[in-house]
Amino acid sequence: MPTGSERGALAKRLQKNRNRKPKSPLKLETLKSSEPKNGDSDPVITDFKYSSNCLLQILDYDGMAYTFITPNSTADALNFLALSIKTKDLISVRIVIVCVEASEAKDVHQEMAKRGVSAILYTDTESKMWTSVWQMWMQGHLNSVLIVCDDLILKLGSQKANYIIHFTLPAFSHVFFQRFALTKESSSKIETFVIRAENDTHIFPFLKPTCRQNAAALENFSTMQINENDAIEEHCNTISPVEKEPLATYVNDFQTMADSSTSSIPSMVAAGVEPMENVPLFGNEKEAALYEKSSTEQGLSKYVHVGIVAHSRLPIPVCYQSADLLVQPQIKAAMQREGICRSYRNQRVAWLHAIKGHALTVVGPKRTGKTWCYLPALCERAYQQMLQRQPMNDGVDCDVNDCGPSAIIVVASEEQGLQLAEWCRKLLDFSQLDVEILVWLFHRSNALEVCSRLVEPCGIFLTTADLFLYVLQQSKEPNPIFNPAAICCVALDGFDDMCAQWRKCCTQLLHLLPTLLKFGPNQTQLMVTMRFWLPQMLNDLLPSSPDVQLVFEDALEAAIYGGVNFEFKVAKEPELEHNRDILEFIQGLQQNPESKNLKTQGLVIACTNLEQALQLSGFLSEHNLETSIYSAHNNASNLSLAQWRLQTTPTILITIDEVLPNLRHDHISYLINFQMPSSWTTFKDRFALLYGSYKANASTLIVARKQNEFLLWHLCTFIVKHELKMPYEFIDIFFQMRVERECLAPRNDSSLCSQFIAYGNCSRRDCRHRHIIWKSECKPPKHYPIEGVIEFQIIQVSTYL
Ligand SMILES: Nc1ncnc2c1ncn2[C@@H]1O[C@H](COP(=O)(O)OP(=O)(O)OP(=O)(O)O)[C@@H](O)[C@H]1O
Repeated sequence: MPTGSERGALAKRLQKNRNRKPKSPLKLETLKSSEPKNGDSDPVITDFKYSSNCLLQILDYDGMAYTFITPNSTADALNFLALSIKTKDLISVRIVIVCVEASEAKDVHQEMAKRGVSAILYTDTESKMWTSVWQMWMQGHLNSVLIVCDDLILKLGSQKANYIIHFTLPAFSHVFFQRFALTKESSSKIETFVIRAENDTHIFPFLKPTCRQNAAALENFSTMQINENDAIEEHCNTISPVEKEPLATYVNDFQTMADSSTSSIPSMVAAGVEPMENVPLFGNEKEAALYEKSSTEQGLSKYVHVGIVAHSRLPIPVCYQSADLLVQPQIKAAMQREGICRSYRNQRVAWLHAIKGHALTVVGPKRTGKTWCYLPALCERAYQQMLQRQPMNDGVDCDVNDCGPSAIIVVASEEQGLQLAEWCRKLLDFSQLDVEILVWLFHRSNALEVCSRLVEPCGIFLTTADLFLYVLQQSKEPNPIFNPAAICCVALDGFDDMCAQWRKCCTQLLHLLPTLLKFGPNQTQLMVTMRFWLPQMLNDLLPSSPDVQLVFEDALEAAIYGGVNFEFKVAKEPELEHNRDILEFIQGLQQNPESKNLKTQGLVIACTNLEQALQLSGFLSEHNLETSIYSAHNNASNLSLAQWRLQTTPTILITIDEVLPNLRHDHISYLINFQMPSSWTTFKDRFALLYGSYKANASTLIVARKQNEFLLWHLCTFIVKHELKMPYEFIDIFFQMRVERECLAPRNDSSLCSQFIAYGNCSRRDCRHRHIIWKSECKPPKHYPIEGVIEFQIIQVSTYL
């Protein structure tokens, strides 16, 4: 260990050395010099693999495991780290990330937070609290990753860490050697990870050459994956930057397109995607009728009609009945036998798009026909694929190496899977098919048997997310069970439910799928259904499908997609104060220099009934705010939104829920939910008002009251799912409601809720644990100080999401 003065000098040198070369020559001798004298052999890489755009080279040296990670970019390194950390249980393992400088540590801390990794940043060497934090962390009272810089790690050692990640390497090899030496002092086995640059071959001469082309040829868990890496690499070189960008950019792209009055080149064309490919243009009246209500502006097609909003880079054709679908007559007949004759609202826009092989994402509430949006297309395409893959009539096999499914459906539960299996069997009731039409797997105990069936070409493989991942990992040479080129469709049905149930699995799957399959036009078709719009989870998938059509049957979820800004407020008590709340809010808006005036803002207030609307209108007029009421019973009900916009004096529009379905407008920028309706569906429908206003940075204010308990819980789930900022008052109300309920019906048999233990509250609506602490549980652990002055320092504030 360095002495105190050495450490000080070292810290100063590191500070001075800000402009150093990013990676310094750390020679093999560095590692060698840390080894005991009896072992003098060179370190040898024992294993290497390619994962999440990083090459991993594993070195087992002197009883210690070292993994050298060569990422393609810093973002890849961060993604890889976050993904790896998420697979660890931070309650039982301790992970330290070491950077050279405090600023680097801070950046890594922020990046980890963005990727959902809870971490404590500690870079202040002078702080007296540091030792306590360190000890608490080592004793397992703080369950987060610890991010430190060299000064601290050298000061305190790393004896209790299980994993040490060297994120940036010091300028001086001896400092790095000191880091390694600390690792070796530990009594427990520490795994060490080193992030290094690709051109560092001279620094670590024992590492393999790492050029990206070679990476694809490296051994991986399956040969199929290797081939796909090659192919993906090739594909990546041909696709445009837009396709490679993360979903945030992709969604922005949609929004920008909607707004791009200045841009003359639609992004779709810029992206190198052939527009309208396979899609008939309006050649005749019949075809034109398919595109009714769908408008195309600057390359973005929009369909907005009765509770549905759909966006696509391709024109959006509509289809009202299954009889009009271009599928096999047997499939059509089976649909009709199932009672699927007239299309539901989402199916209207989804059916023809999906039949053409384009990607589809449907978001909507339960039992709204999301599965049937993609199922006819999936069955038709799987059927066509099976015909091509089955042994030909003369008995000659098409491809002796062919194997695995033609289409894959991943579901969230066995129950859902069995229902889907029944539908698939009915739709694909073809006697002329000579391959197994449906293979399903819902129990791990059947996995081996199912894998042996997948060795032959087959139709649809139906399974849950966890088992799909398991089966994928079984696909190894010489018996691969997936042929990426043969998989024409992948459907993730109930994607949000899957993520809630198997988050880690889904994260791994989402990283894996784009490396195995090529999604996109004329490639594997991707279909996703979900109740909540979870763009962060689809980050790896959707950008590779530029032909995707997004269909929302839930205006509230669509508002999240549209980038609407959400504000939440708890209404003041007593009730008379509610009007004043709104007045203050509007006055605040008027004073905001960024808000031009209420007319251009297009401010709408949603009330539940006419009486409330009249009362609010009267109150606001008393304070010189002009309002118009839009209601079926009001004299002014013939006021159209267009007229409202054209009024010379800016007025605020007050509406009531019953007329909301009639309201459509393109320039509403503020929707104030003054009173909450009695049903969650009615509340969500209000947001259809904003369908035309996504480009305009629309905002919404939701004023909630304690009395709306049922709605409040829905709201809470919504806030948590979308990681929106939950106002403290909300948390208090939720928790108070929960405790009141538990006092009436004590949960004596349940254990204490872990969120409650960690954060003092719980916002999970369906939490079955106990939220009232018993006296015996209040006793502090013996080692807690009980005398003298006790100082607390808040290190980090976290909320449970
Ligand atoms: N066009 C249609 N006509 C008649 N019935 C339909 C139609 N579309 C779907 N259904 C029926 O509605 C029910 C729900 O359909 P589906 O499973 O597609 O909904 P979902 O939104 O995927 O449901 P979940 O959210 O539970 O997965 C099913 O029983 C299905 O047969």
